[in-house]
Amino acid sequence: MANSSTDRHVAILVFPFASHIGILLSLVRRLAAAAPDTTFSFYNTTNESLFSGPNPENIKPIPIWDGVPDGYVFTGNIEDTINLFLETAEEAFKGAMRIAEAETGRRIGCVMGDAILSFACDVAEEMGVPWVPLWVSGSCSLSIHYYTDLIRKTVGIHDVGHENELLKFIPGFPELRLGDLPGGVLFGNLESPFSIMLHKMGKTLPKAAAVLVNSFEELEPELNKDLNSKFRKLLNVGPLNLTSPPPSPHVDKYGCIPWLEERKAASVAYISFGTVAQPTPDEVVALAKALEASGTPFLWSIKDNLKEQLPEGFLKRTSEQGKIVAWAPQLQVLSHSSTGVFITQCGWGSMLESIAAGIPMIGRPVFGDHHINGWMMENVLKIGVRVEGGIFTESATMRALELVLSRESGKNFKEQIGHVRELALKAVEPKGSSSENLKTLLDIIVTGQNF
Ligand SMILES: COc1cc(-c2[o+]c3cc(O)cc([O-])c3cc2O[C@@H]2O[C@H](CO)[C@H](O)[C@H](O)[C@H]2O)ccc1O
Ligand SMILES: O=c1ccn([C@@H]2O[C@H](COP(=O)(O)OP(=O)(O)O)[C@@H](O)[C@H]2O)c(=O)[nH]1
Repeated sequence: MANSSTDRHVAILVFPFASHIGILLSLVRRLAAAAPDTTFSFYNTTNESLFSGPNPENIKPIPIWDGVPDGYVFTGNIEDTINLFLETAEEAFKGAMRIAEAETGRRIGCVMGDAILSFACDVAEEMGVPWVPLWVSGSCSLSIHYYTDLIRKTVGIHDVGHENELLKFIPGFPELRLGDLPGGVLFGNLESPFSIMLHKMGKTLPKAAAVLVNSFEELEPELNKDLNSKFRKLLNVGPLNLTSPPPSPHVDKYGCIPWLEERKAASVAYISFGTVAQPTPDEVVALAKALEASGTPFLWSIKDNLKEQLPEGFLKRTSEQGKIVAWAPQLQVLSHSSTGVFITQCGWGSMLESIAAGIPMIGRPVFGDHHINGWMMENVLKIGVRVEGGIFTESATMRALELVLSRESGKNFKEQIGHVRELALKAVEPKGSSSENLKTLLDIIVTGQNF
């Protein structure tokens, strides 16, 4: 028997890595504000920084074990840490959910969370409640995970040598290189807990009451039309950086905005690779040389360990041309009038932020969904280019900077991303597609209707 709408309790299962946490919390903040009588228990391995700022009182942080045994020596490979987490996650979440029900006195009436945690479907079924997963990336990568078995059966599983073959039988993908598929589908370690979890997710999604996507319907219409016919309900509720912006803008610890104020309009290359991905040391050198040789003003968010890889004397020679920081207020930087291009690893969150700001991209995909995101950016949306050859070299990077910042092509990219930006802004207006989908979502999780 579901709880009444006045004492509803929704469990939020977090995949506690990279920007997945913040994206899910931004959606939950939006839902909690719209449903103040509903409790949202938020299960995460650590909540300190996330809950330091203002949060609705009906979001209850619940700690769970990260799966790392005492004395474990970290390998430095985040996927190893992810696999440790995934191996114990189901039991950890189940135990924490029982505690949350006891502490709140409310039975859980809906299980939401990161779609990667596909075991949540079984947990929800055991509890007799709906499962509502959120895919933090776009419908492009989601579709590939849904069709993984068909792709493997049709193409065969390969290690290397087939990257340039074209996939032509998935709806919404006219011509996709096998090499642009997300890791763990045909290439990479298919037997890792992470890859197995993504594969299971693709097969389990049709059992969800609704599948949420951090995108907007108008961005990937063909893909959404196909997935809508495969899932009970597909709800694009993003871009979450627009429908559910962070409660307070990032602090500009390193003075990025005052530095941008001194630059010419649309002249600066902003560079960031997200919170996990890193270019190789050779690519850091090549990118630095291209920036210096081209004279492009740059704002570069780079982890300290990589800063040491910069060419000898680069920082001194470019002290008037560029600024290097360990962290940038990315939303504010992309929205600044001096920013002209975003050099990115093609993380979905960053791409959506670039679209919302109307800034063309130069992509250098690194892992996971980056390749298919970059393919979308360059070939479907036409709002930027990927660096030729897939890795930064001085010459390829200079050509990409020329293409986007100075030629007629640069004006075309700017105009095109302006159109896509308008679609995003329209989707999050009160009667926009994402706003309407958020209302449907509230019906499902709060009143237990509409599914
Ligand atoms: C969101 O769509 C994805 C993501 C990934 C994916 O996600 C991911 C998230 C993290 O917070 C840390 C990661 O390391 C990570 C990795 C990842 O893809 C895997 O990357 C591995 C290399 O680190 C390897 O390439 C593996 O085969 C990938 O699955 C994956 C697929 C998506 O659609
Ligand atoms: O200097 C930085 C670098 C990254 N980000 C934020 O970190 C997130 C990175 O997400 P992305 O999708 O690029 O990749 P991930 O970190 O999940 O791999 C985005 O929201 C960025 O706005 C930021 O605010 N400042």
